[in-house]
Amino acid sequence: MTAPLRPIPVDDLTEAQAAEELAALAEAIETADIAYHQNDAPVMTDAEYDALRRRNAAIERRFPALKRADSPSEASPGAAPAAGFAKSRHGTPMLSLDNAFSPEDFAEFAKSIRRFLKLPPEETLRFVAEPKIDGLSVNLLYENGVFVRGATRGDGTVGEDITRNLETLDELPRRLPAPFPDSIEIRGEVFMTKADFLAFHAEQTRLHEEREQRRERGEKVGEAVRIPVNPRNAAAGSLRQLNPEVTARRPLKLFAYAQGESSSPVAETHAGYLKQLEAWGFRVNPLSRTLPDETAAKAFQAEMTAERAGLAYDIDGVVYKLDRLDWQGRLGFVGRAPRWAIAWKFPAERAETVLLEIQIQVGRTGALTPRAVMQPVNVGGVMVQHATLHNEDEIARKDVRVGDTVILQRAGDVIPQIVGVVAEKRPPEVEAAGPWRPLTHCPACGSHAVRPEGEVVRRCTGGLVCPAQTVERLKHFVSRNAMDIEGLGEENILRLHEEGLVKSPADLFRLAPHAERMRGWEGWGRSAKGAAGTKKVANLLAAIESRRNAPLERFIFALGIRRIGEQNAKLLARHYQSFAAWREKMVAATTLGSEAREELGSIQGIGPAIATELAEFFAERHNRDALDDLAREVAPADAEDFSTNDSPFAGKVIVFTGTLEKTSRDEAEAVAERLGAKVTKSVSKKTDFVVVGAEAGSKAKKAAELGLRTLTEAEWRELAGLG
Ligand SMILES: NC(=O)c1ccc[n+]([C@@H]2O[C@H](COP(=O)([O-])OP(=O)(O)OC[C@H]3O[C@@H](n4cnc5c(N)ncnc54)[C@H](O)[C@@H]3O)[C@@H](O)[C@H]2O)c1
Ligand SMILES: [Zn+2]
Repeated sequence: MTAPLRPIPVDDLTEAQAAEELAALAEAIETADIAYHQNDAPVMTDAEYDALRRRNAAIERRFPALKRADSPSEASPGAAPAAGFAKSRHGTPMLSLDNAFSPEDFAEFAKSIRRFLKLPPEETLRFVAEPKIDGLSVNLLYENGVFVRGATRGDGTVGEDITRNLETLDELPRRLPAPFPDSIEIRGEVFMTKADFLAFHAEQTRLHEEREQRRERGEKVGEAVRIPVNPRNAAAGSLRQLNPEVTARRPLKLFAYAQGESSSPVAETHAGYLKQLEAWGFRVNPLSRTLPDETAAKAFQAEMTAERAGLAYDIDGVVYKLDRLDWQGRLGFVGRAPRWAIAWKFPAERAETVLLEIQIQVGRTGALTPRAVMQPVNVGGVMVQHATLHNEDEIARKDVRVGDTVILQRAGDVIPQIVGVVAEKRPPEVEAAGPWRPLTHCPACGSHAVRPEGEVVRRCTGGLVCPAQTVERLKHFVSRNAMDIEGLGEENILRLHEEGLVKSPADLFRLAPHAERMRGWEGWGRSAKGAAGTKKVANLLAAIESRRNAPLERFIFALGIRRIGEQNAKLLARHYQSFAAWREKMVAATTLGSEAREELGSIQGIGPAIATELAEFFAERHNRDALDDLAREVAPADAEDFSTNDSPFAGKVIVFTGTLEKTSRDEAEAVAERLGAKVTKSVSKKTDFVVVGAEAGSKAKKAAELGLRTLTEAEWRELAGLG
């Protein structure tokens, strides 16, 4: 089975590749966490997410020295509370769970418990096994037996206060019958059943379609309608509502299964604690079972795997918890998870559906990638409609054709993916039509699409004339981490491109003479009724003007050369210092074996493969022309030389948190990097400085806990020489 990006096996990674990938993984995981936990809008499937985490862990195991200050394996689970909710601090942290995927993983888990507790072999380990419901965990605080506050997990330390929303749940006891501790936190999972989810999904889809139709007719439409992708997502979106009346209309259920802080102990074993929960009126999953010893886990896992499909709700595995609470206490936590519990996840799920279309997408660098569009189908609780087909070889190998019934899989490595075709279900006309044929021309510009010898990817040769590439290139050029031109979103770029004013990045800097015309466009200077209005055009031109001297590293990154991400752009800028020097050396480096080529390939972190990529870019006449054209308009600021830097931040790891008053966070981070610091997103033991702005949240707290050096904005400005 092929992975989407054909990743290099961890054992074959060079150190530079590993560092680059760890950086990319940290960013991808953080983005996914925020999308999933904070916005209830996941950007990937769980299995894809789990695969990223596993890969990150594997790379860190092989290169422990490369572990980043903001490593996802150290970061707190979840994401900070979303704006709009009051914050609620948990009495004890709400953590994640480590995963097992095989009997070997489970055996290793049990062994590690024995090692840690130094237990003799004859001592048995009793576990409580509970189905792992795919919902949203909540923390419920009872004082003197009365429900007083409820919160989401948030970042594990501070969650969102959703008391009012939780009060709408029928299954939440408002009062506990005595006896009870004066104060106790009870934890459980809020979820939606599969049937309720499907009905809710259908209803939201209908509302969405109605809204789209109204919009097409030019009628007023209200807020966007969220279509949930799975029951967990639906439960989270329903519970995390600013308006509890919306929550009240949603069919949410609750199973209780864990304890947080308690003013006095409730039980001696986890099984005893679950009994107490039932006595208090909570629903405890009836499938939960106490296993006499660790060897019983395998059979229970098999039993649940078999029962899974028939259950009323989605489960994604089984949680095994050590029964003895005194042992749990001794084992404690490591990183983001307890040592005394593990989530043994189920393997991938499969489903059949019909392939409706093979779409070809044109990427920013001209790569044509096939994508399958299928009749929507539920695969393991997720509605799936698209799958990557990776490349044309794979389509050929599996002989996938439009009209075929295909087998979809969500698995640990790549998800969702098409595993194969159900041959018996192929209609005769599909059989007669023959195998799928790759496009010979780019669907966006009609240029020839070619596949170079030895490569798997077909590319559009249209370069700068291909609209798919042009618009994508422009979007990338102006984006926040590139030239950072404000006010140039996708819509505006499309307009400028359609009107023929901007075909290349250089054209952006030649817009001033067209200001009058732009002001004539609806929404730009003129309202729908024809009245002159906003200062949009003036602001946009000013924003563009202000970036003519953007730093060289941003400029290099903005060009969108393959494999030249921010990090590599920075390395190049630091090495060559000025735009003129860089350009001259790059042109010289197009000659294989030249001194310039050797120099390029020997820059720490660049290496021969990336050198080749750069050389190919500069070998293309039209790329050089476009670059020179651009150079007539901009004068990138020289990079600074860090080797002689005596700033207190040189070589230090720095984190910014909270709102800065005098500059934007981006600007401050750029300054820190110019002073030779490494800027990371999360606080850890490796952090040297934490700059704490207004309304700083958990990071400031963590910094204090770790005893790190914190700076106010004023102190930071002073030390950075900003006055
Ligand atoms: N698709 C994405 O982009 C994305 C992003 C982030 C996280 N995720 C998914 O979220 C999960 C990781 O999140 P996580 O850190 O919460 O870990 P986890 O879901 O693997 O384990 C912890 C959670 O399990 C739940 N749980 C259910 N039944 C339980 C029981 N009986 N006892 C204890 N806990 C129980 C609780 O909500 C708890 O918070 C993974 O499944 C991951 O794939 C997906
Ligand atoms: Zn094209």
